[in-house]
Amino acid sequence: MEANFGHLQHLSIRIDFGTVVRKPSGSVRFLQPISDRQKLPGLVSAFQQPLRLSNRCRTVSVETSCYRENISDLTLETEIFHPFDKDLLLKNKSQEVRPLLNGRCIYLVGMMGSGKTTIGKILARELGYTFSDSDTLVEQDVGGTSVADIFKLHGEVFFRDKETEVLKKLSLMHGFVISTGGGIVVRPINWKYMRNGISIWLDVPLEALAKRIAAVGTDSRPLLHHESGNAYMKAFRRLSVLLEERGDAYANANAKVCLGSLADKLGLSDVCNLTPADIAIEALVQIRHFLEQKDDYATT
Ligand SMILES: Nc1ncnc2c1ncn2[C@@H]1O[C@H](COP(=O)(O)OP(=O)(O)O)[C@@H](O)[C@H]1O
Ligand SMILES: O=C(O)C1=C[C@@H](OP(=O)(O)O)[C@@H](O)[C@H](O)C1
Repeated sequence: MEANFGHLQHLSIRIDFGTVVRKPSGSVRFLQPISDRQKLPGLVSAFQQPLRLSNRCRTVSVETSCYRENISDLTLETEIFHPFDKDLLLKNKSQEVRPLLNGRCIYLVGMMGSGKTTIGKILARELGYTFSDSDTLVEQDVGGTSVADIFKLHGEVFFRDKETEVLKKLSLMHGFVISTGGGIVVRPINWKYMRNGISIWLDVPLEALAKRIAAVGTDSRPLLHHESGNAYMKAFRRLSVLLEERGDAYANANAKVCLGSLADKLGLSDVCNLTPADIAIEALVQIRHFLEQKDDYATT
């Protein structure tokens, strides 16, 4: 679709270029009057004036060309990614999000291998939350029996019932980041419990999922056991079927981190180059956007 660019806005902002090693990129977010706050993907090009550095910052003029009517009290907010300041960015983003959460739990949903545990632990650490894993809680409920053995001894329906029981208990908690089992999205009742918190979907391409699972093996994932072929193909085939069966269930989440889009935004050619910190930062950004829109909605 042909972009409809209107008048140019010349804005001055301060960006710390001390550590940026590549052309800054990001997206421009115009804080409109409450009723119309949205992220506006615009053409952002930062012209670094050859100015003297002072306390590691350099004032630049940023030219955006995007069409907006009656831009009034325009506040420019950019998300410039500082490759070496990821820890700082993580801290900044978690400090922004924490008060908005107001103790609500965060539920990570996504296919097996999407990074729910890995990213969940980072989010819990940064937010000062407790990390929990629904699979682990199910195993504890069944006397320490592994998920694989629960499937073998009691069957999947028994496992799903236990999963819902665990989620019901978690829905009464505060201050938890929960890595959920990949199939939790299938039962509508589970969404009822997760609605007490914020759910975020880690949307990872199948190829990357299969690669990750092939690297760690499928022993702990009983739904991937019954396939022939090498580890990658076995995982890829089974994950494809599961994703097909689950259809749009994951899209019920309140927020989403699409690794493909994130890689594009960061100028990376492959999602495998995204670090857990990159993904955790984006998760915090998306959670914040959801909460701000939700609060706007609540106050309009
Ligand atoms: N961003 C990432 N880049 C590379 N490997 C990852 C990334 N996130 C997770 N992994 C790896 O993928 C595998 C599955 O991650 P995990 O967090 O256990 O996923 P889940 O809890 O969704 O099943 C683990 O071996 C983990 O180290
Ligand atoms: O996708 C699924 O149905 C499952 C995913 C697993 O959790 P992970 O997503 O942590 O692998 C575990 O709950 C069980 O093997 C079923």
